[in-house]
Amino acid sequence: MATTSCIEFQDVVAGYKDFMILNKLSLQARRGAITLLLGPNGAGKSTVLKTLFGLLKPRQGRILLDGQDITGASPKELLARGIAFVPQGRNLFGQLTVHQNLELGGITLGMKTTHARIPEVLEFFPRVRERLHSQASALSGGEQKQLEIGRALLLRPRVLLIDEPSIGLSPLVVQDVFKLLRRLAEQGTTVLMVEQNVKSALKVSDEAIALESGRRVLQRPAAELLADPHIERLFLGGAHAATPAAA
Ligand SMILES: Nc1ncnc2c1ncn2[C@@H]1O[C@H](COP(=O)(O)OP(=O)(O)OP(=O)(O)O)[C@@H](O)[C@H]1O
Repeated sequence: MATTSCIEFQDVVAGYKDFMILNKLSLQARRGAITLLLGPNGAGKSTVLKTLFGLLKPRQGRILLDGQDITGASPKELLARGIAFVPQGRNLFGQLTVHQNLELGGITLGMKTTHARIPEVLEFFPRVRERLHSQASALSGGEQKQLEIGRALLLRPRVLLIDEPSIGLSPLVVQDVFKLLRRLAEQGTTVLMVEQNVKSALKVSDEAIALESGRRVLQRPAAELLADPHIERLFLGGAHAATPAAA
C-alpha cells in the first residue's frame, strides 16, 4: 500500500488529566520533509510532539508511523522504531562531559555501536567535537543544543521531533541549527518542528500546519505561506506585536 505520509494523526484526542488539548486532531507529515507546527500559545503544538513520542496517551484516534499503528506505544518502543525527541529547553547532564552525554544517548545501542557512531555524529558539529571532554554545562547555549541534537542523531532516527530549537540561541546559531535540519531532511529524515521564530522556520520548512485549540486550521506548503500577506497577519501576530512602537 503506497503512502507518502510518514506520520499521520487521525482524529487524535489527548491531554492532561481531564483537560483535553488535542481535539480530534488530524494531520500528516511527509517523509523526508520538515513540517512546522504553528499556532498561538497553548494551541497544543508541544502536546502534538509529546503525544507522538508516547509521553501522553491518546484518548481517542490513531497515530500512524509509515502506515503502521503506533497509538499508545511507549517512548522506549517509539525510540526503537526510530522516533527521537529533542524537547524544549536544556536537557543535558551538565556535570558530565560532552562525550559522556553522547554515551548516555546511545545507551540502548550498546557501547560498541555508540562509540562507532559518535565520530559520525560529531562531523555535523565541529565546535562540539573540539569540546569533547569539557563539561556539557561549559558549552555555549548553541553548542548545548547541537549536542542535544547530536545525541538524538546517534540513534539514526527516521523521525526527529524538535521543540523550539531556537530558544536562547543567537540568530546565527539558529541558522546553523536550521541548516542542519535541512541537511537531515535531505538525507531522508522526517522532521517535525515547533518553532516560535516563525518566519525563519518557514524558510527552512517544506510544509506548515497551523493549530488552534488543538485542531488543525491550516496545512500548506511553507513557501506558499511565507508569500501570503494574510497569513502573516494571522499567524505571525506575536511578531507584529513586537514591532517597535514609534519613539
Ligand atoms: N503537564 C501539563 N499539565 C497540564 N496542562 C498542561 C501541561 N503541559 C501543557 N499543558 C497545557 O496544555 C495546553 C497546550 O500546551 P502546549 O505546550 O501543547 O501548547 P503550545 O501550542 O506548544 O504552546 P506554546 O507556544 O506556549 O509552547 C496549554 O494550555 C498548557 O497550559
